[in-house]
Amino acid sequence: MIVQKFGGVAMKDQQTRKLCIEHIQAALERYQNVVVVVSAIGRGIDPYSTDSLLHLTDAFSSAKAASDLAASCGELIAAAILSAELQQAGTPNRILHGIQAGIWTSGDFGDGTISDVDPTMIKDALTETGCVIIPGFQGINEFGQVMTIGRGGSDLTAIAVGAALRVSHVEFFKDVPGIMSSDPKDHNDSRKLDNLNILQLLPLLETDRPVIQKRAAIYAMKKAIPLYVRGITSKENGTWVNP
Ligand SMILES: Nc1ncnc2c1ncn2[C@@H]1O[C@H](COP(=O)(O)OP(=O)(O)O)[C@@H](O)[C@H]1O
Ligand SMILES: N[C@@H](CC(=O)OP(=O)(O)O)C(=O)O
Repeated sequence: MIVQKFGGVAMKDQQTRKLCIEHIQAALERYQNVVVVVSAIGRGIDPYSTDSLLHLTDAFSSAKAASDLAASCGELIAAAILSAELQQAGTPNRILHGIQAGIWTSGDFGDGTISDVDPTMIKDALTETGCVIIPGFQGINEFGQVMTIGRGGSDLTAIAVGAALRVSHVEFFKDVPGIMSSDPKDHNDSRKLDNLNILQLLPLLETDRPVIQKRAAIYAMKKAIPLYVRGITSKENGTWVNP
C-alpha cells in the first residue's frame, strides 16, 4: 500500500490529470492499495484554487471558520473531479472526506495541526475498492468543524495518512523531476538529487516556494516515513528522502 499526493499543478487540467491517473493505475498494479491525496486545482487566479476561494469575500478576514470551510472546498472539488475521471478510465474508487477520512485537527482555523488520524474507515474502504481519494489540507476539529492546516498542507495530509496506515513510502508528483540542489525556477544550474535525508532537505525548504511543506517534512522525520518526490511528466527516477 502507498499514498500518492497530487498537488495543484499536477491537478491543473484534464491533460495533467490523465498523467495522474496513469501514475495511480501503475501504483495499483504494483501495490494493490493506493490512497490518493489531492490539492485544489491550479494556482493564483484559477477559479477553484485555494487563493481564489480565500478571496471570495473580504469578510473572511474576520470569519475564520467560514473562510476555512470555503478553502476546504477546493480540495473537495479536486477529489470529485479526479474520482469521476478515474472511474471513466476504468478504475473504481471511493472518496472519503470530512469525518469519514478520520483526520482530526486542533489549533487555529487556517493553521490547524493534525492531532490524530483514525485510519479505520480508510482501511474499510480500501478493502472495497483498492483506491481511496482523500481531499488534502483539511481535517475536523473536536466540535465537528472543518479546519485547514496551513498553506501547502496537503503534503502533511499525505504523510499523516501514510504514517497512520504504516505505508512503505509516500509519493509526491511535482512539476520538477525531483528535489533539486536549488529551486530550478530561480537557478539554471540546479541539479536533481537522487537521495537525501530529511535533515539535508530542511535547509532547501527555507524559501517562499518549498518543494515540500516544512511542517510535513518534520512530521515524516518524526514518524520515520520515506518520501519519493517525482516529476508528473518525466519517466526518469525522482528523489528518495529518507527519514
Ligand atoms: N530544491 C528544490 N527542488 C525542486 N523544486 C523546488 C525546490 N525548491 C523550490 N522548488 C519549487 O517547488 C515547486 C514544486 O512544489 P509545489 O508547487 O509546492 O508542488 P505541489 O504542486 O505539489 O504543491 C517547483 O515548481 C519549484 O519551483
Ligand atoms: N491547496 C492548498 C494546499 C496544498 O497543499 O496545495 P498544493 O499541494 O497545491 O501546494 C494550498 O494551496 O495551500
